[in-house]
Amino acid sequence: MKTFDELFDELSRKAETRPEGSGTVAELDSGIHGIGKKVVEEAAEVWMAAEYETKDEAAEEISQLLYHLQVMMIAKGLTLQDVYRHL
Ligand SMILES: N=c1c2ncn([C@@H]3O[C@H](COP(=O)(O)OP(=O)(O)OP(=O)(O)O)[C@@H](O)[C@H]3O)c2ncn1[C@@H]1O[C@H](COP(=O)(O)O)[C@@H](O)[C@H]1O
Repeated sequence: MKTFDELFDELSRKAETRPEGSGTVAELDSGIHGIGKKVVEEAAEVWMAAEYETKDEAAEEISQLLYHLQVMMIAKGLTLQDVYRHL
């Protein structure tokens, strides 16, 4: 189990070191357009899971949306602080 901040640190390192086989690197390489499609797709899955599935399935979809949002932040050059200051 990891926190939001810990995942962001891990993904930032992957973006820098670009290890072989990383899904994050592949997603970053798809660009803002490709990442945006994943964000929208996962957001819809969160909605559907919350409407029709169990709490655990909804939680899993939410975790995936948070992951894709973090990839978008990294692609756009945003830090956690850049986002937190708007909360
Ligand atoms: N937390 C996640 C995570 N959440 C979601 N995803 C990606 O989002 C996809 C989920 O999308 P879908 O619901 O569409 O599922 P799917 O249809 O099976 O997947 P696709 O065919 O769309 O790839 C997964 O297949 C992963 O590619 C994640 N990929 C990676 N992580 C974590 O990110 C870290 C770095 O991962 P790598 O870059 O792969 O090393 C590790 O800690 C991972 O656990």
